[in-house]
Amino acid sequence: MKKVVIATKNRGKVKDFETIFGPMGYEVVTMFDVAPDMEIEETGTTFEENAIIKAETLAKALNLLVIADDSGLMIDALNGEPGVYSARYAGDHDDEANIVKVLKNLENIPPEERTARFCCCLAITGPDFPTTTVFGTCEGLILEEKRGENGFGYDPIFYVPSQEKTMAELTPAQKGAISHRGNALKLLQEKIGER
Ligand SMILES: O=c1nc[nH]c2c1ncn2[C@H]1C[C@H](O)[C@@H](COP(=O)(O)OP(=O)(O)OP(=O)(O)O)O1
Ligand SMILES: [Mg+2]
Repeated sequence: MKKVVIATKNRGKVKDFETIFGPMGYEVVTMFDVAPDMEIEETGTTFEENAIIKAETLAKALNLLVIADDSGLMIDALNGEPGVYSARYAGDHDDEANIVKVLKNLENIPPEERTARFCCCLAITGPDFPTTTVFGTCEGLILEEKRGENGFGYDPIFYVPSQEKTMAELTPAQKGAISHRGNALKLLQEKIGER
C-alpha cells in the first residue's frame, strides 16, 4: 500500500487524514509510528511558519517526503484569537479547557457577531522536493454550548451554516468534504498531483 507520512501527534487530525487518504489507497503513517519521542517546538507566529517547521524537521530526520498540518480557530470578535495558539489557549492541548475559555470570552457577544473560521496550512517537503504550502479555511459560527460527539478540538462549538450542523455532528466523511483540512488537501492535490 502507498504510504503518506504526516508530521503530527494529534489523533483527531490523524483520523481526519485517514478519512480522506484511505479511500485514495494511502496508508497514513504518523509520528506515533515513526518518531513517537520527537517533540517539535512550534516557534512560528503563523500557521505557515509552524507547518513548515514541522514538515522540515520530520522530513530531515526520516529522509522522506512528509506533510505537516498547522491549524486553528480564528474568531472575529476576539480579533482572530486563539489563532496560531489554538492548541495552547487555556491548557496545553486541553480541548475542554480551550472550549470553556472561548465560551467565556464570547459570553456577551450576540449570535450574529460570533463569526469564525477554521484555518489549516499544509506544508509538504522532502528530499529533492521543494517545500510547498497550501491554505484551507472553513467558515462558521461559535455556538453558546457544545453539540455533537464526533471530531476533536473545537468541533463541538463550531457551527457550519451550510450543513446546519456543528463540525462534531458531521460524520468524518462529511467533515472532510467541507473542512479547512479537506479544502487544503484539495488544493495540495491540485498543486502537486499524486506522488
Ligand atoms: O478540525 C479541527 N477541529 C477542531 N479543532 C481543530 C481542528 N483543526 C485544528 N483544531 C484546533 C485543535 C488544536 O487546538 C489546534 C491545532 O493545533 P496544532 O498545533 O496545529 O496541532 P496539534 O498541536 O494538536 O498537533 P500537531 O502539531 O502534532 O499536528 O487547532
Ligand atoms: Mg501542535
